[in-house]
Amino acid sequence: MISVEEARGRILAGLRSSGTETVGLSDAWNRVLAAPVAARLTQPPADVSAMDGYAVRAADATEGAWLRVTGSAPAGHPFAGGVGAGEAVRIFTGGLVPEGADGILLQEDAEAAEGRVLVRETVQPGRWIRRAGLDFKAGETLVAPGRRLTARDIGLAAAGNHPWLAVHRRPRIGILATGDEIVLPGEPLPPGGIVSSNAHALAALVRAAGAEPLVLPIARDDLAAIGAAAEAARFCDLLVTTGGASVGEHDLVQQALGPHGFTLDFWKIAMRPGKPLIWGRLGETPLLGLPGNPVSALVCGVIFLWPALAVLSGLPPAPPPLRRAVAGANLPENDRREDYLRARLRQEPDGQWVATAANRQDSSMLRVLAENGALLRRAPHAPPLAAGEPVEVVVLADLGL
Ligand SMILES: Nc1nc2c(c(=O)[nH]1)N[C@H]1C(S)=C(S)[C@@H](COP(=O)(O)OP(=O)(O)OC[C@H]3O[C@@H](n4cnc5c(N)ncnc54)[C@H](O)[C@@H]3O)O[C@H]1N2
Ligand code: MOO
Repeated sequence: MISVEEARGRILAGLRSSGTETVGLSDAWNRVLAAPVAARLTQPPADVSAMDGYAVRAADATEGAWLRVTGSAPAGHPFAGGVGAGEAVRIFTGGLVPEGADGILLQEDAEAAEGRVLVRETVQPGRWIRRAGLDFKAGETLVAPGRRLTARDIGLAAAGNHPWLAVHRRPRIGILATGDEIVLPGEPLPPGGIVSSNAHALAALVRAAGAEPLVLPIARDDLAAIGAAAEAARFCDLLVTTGGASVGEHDLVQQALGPHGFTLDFWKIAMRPGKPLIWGRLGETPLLGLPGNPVSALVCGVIFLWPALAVLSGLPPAPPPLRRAVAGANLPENDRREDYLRARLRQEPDGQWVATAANRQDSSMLRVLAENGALLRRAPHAPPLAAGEPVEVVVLADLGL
């Protein structure tokens, strides 16, 4: 059995971005940028006023002085002339500061009369003027590639005059649930049957990671059915299977896929839940075989599939983020498998996060997983740990899960 870290390293090393495409700004949110976005203009393009008021020469605009108002400069309508000695030009937020002016007299600090304005508060030179290029200059890089685009990035790219952006393609992930006993939610159940929750939970995880799930029809526990279903997945950037990963004679995934060009990289890892993880390639298509137990499938989804989706999406390889907390209760010594305990997270008044592992950790218990928002990591062979000692947790909400 290999370690979690080695398994993740081997998985991520075998993946690359699914390619790039060009999308309009309205489709760019949450996509990973594939090429730098450089400003196509300078912002602001010239000196502009930050306030409504009067563009003036600061030297003239002292308290008690009267200035002659010679024109107006609303945003988008520059004043053709300049501001001479003893003059003022009415200006509005975003309006271009006319030649000769070096300060803005705020409307609130002025008293307008017919063709004139009285200065009630002395104007400081440069005050309330946004200099040309204050935000950015033409040619500067606004957004660097390899970044998942936020609403802020999209606003910035738009301001830089980019209607289109080059982004990484959304990876398409085939999800294949296997097993004679499983049926789709809502279908009649055979005796001993179980509703397939894995494909749906994994599809939601795939979506949360910004990729596109393709849920394939359930494959029965027979070689031909699994093989045929896998053939349908050749168009995917990654095929995820659940179930049939273990050692029972009905656990057929590897056996069924062999004749379809499956080559194994590794099988079985030192992790709980999730021991019988499979990683290999079905022809060109990478294949991640997750265990059938619902909690194992989803926890392995967090620890391996999540980072794999990031790499396929054009992000750098990285483990899921771990946060620091303290244990809410004593924990026993761990064995050789890295453990991910379902744990409840709460915050103390002083801000400290406390993670308390659930009493029941059976890998079939979806409700325990749904009710506990964190996975508490226990390193292989970790010694017993007392309540209050530091622990590391994956906070599922951090991943949108
Ligand atoms: N003798 C051994 N038995 C088992 C071992 C072992 O090492 N030696 N490993 C155990 C571990 S750990 C796990 S995890 C499971 C995983 O086995 P499989 O991946 O082969 O999963 P199945 O046997 O197909 O199913 C296990 C369990 O999960 C249910 N299941 C399957 N698919 C779904 C689905 N889509 N939605 C919901 N539930 C599903 C299935 O009905 C079974 O109850 O093996 C242990 N055994
Ligand atoms: O690893 Mo299994 O996933 O313990 O139930």
